[in-house]
Amino acid sequence: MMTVQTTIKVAITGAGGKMGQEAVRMVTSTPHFQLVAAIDTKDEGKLLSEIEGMPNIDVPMYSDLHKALSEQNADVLIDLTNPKVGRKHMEIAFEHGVRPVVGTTGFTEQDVQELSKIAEEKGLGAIIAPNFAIGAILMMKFSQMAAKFLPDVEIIEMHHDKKLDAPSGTAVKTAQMIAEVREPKQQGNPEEKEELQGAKGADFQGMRIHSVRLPGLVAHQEVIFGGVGQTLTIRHDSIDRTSFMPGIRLAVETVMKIDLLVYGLENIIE
Ligand SMILES: NC(=O)C1=CN([C@@H]2O[C@H](COP(=O)(O)OP(=O)(O)OC[C@H]3O[C@@H](n4cnc5c(N)ncnc54)[C@H](OP(=O)(O)O)[C@@H]3O)[C@@H](O)[C@H]2O)C=CC1
Ligand SMILES: O=C(O)C1=N[C@H](C(=O)O)C[C@H](O)C1
Repeated sequence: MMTVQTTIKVAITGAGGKMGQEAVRMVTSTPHFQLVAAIDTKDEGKLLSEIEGMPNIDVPMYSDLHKALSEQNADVLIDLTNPKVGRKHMEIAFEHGVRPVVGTTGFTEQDVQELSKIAEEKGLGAIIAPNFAIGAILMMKFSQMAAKFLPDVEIIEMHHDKKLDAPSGTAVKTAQMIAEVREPKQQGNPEEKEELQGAKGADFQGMRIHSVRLPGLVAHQEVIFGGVGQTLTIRHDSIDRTSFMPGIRLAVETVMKIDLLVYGLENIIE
């Protein structure tokens, strides 16, 4: 028997940004998704068909998320904006009974806890994933495996120079996943003095995180483990933002079937 897939109506915040434009292309080229609203700081009142580089469809652009969700009947909100507004957008989505799928980074553990509570109270699915690329998820999972045996580890994340948050959401998530299995320990020589402030990077439970920002980069991370007489390096490179789209598509499909907040794509791919 043939199964008929129900259409999922999607709104996107940050639709005019680097990730948002890619997400608009992904949503509009997925047969069982329908883009109903695009929200950004620019192009209020225009149709996507009137904006250069956007698909030739008559979907309205909004700058006010409340207005967009009141006027258009969305099932899911994909948020790809910035750390200052991402949380507010989730709260607005919940108010309208819309399920958020959030790639925006910079959420604190407290944000995730508080938003989980709202999702639970409302009985609405929600997904926050600091990285939607399957290769990055594998990098994090492999790093978690390695940390059981090699607890001395440093993370070097490298991104384009327009990024607004450091360290990256992926680096923080990697450190959190490693911390779940690693014996807490302070690494390096306790006598070492930082002669130039910041030289040793950020400290996450004794693990160091270094953020590199350069033009030409997209999104890259190395997790380096050190043991007696050996090192192990696990590296992932997103060389194009299309790498994140299959993960976002899966999250949009999954969020319709759950009634709680899931933090991390690794929790829905298996
Ligand atoms: N989870 C993942 O796999 C990935 C996550 N990211 C994250 O996604 C986010 C977006 O990244 P990227 O596309 O590179 O960033 P961009 O700066 O290119 O895009 C962000 C867009 O959001 C818009 N925006 C800002 N405030 C609002 C608002 N209040 N309402 C609607 N739109 C708004 C911006 O407009 P304006 O320019 O006017 O501010 C901009 O167009 C970042 O947090 C990044 O870390 C990125 C890649 C992958
Ligand atoms: O800003 C980006 O570009 C990216 N942000 C995410 C992060 O902070 O980890 C995901 C990916 O690394 C790209």
